[in-house]
Amino acid sequence: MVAEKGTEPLTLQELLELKIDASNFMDNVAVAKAIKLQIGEFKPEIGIICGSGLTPIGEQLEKAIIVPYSQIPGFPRAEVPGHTAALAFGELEGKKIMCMLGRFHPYEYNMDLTLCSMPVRIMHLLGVQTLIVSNAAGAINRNFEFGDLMLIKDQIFLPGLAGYSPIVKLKDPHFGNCFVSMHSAYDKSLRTLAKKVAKDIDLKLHEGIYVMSGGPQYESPAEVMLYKTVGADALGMSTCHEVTVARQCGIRVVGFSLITNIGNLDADNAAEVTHDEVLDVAKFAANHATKFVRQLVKELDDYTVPPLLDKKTKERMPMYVHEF
Ligand SMILES: O=P(O)(O)O[C@H]1O[C@H](CO)[C@@H](O)[C@H]1O
Ligand code: HPA
Repeated sequence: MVAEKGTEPLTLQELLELKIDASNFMDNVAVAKAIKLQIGEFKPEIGIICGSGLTPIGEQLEKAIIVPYSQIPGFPRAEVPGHTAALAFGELEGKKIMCMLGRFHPYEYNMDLTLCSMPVRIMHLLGVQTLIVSNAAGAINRNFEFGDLMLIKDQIFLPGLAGYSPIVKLKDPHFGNCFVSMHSAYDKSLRTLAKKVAKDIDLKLHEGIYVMSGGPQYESPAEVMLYKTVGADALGMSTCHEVTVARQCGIRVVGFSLITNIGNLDADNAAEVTHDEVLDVAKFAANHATKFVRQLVKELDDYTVPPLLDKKTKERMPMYVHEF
């Protein structure tokens, strides 16, 4: 638990020395505070999470302030190739953006989903109202081809179904209701807008269901068949925990998958997927993903997240929380 020394706010150096517990609300506030010390008055309204190989989406921000994860207390380093360990704050089409240039996959951090979804809570504390989430994924749907984009309509959160939820340890009401509704998790009006934007820029955009497995091993053909049978269209090892937390905070979400490989359904076929292949396809397709996100950001309407806490509860909170 973070303590302020008397009435003096902690310095960035002091904040960096804290041992952060991602399931503690005040520790999340301390993390947000450390970021604020580095971005000044910048107040992001839209959050973007870049999937594997998709950091070019964040690299187009103007007047960017880069905050490396090494300068954020409690943030791990995001070491999977194709991810950069930094947050980028800047403008895109006149909107204020906070972009994760590298995400935390549960398989990297001992399936600690609370830790892996902390950046979304920090987005919330810093004022993000809308989240655009992206990932690289394997196709299950046979109509999908390498480099296609799939708008996410709904998700199957396999670790979540198995008891690995990012909100299981969180008892503090400041995080929001733990019984989060996952109906319309991927906002219908934003999906309608995304489809319109794709049409306007002449981009092929499928719509379908994303399934998250724990990884890091890729799926066997029988497992791909299992996912197909339950109605999934694309598969990966991320996103669902982030979206669950975004919904808990009241952030509205739009998400898409970049199809980097075709899931193998045939055990007699030796076609294998590698992370290098995933990155190669992401590299050649990042251009149209970037264009799509830019246009989507341009056309996003204003949105206000409903307050998690009523005014009275907020008044009882420590002074330095009020700015969040
Ligand atoms: O979901 P993103 O971060 O795009 O990464 C995807 O790419 C990796 C596998 O190649 C996995 O981590 C999978 O989830
Ligand atoms: N499976 C899991 N995750 C992935 C894949 C896949 O085929 N492709 C990109 N990320």
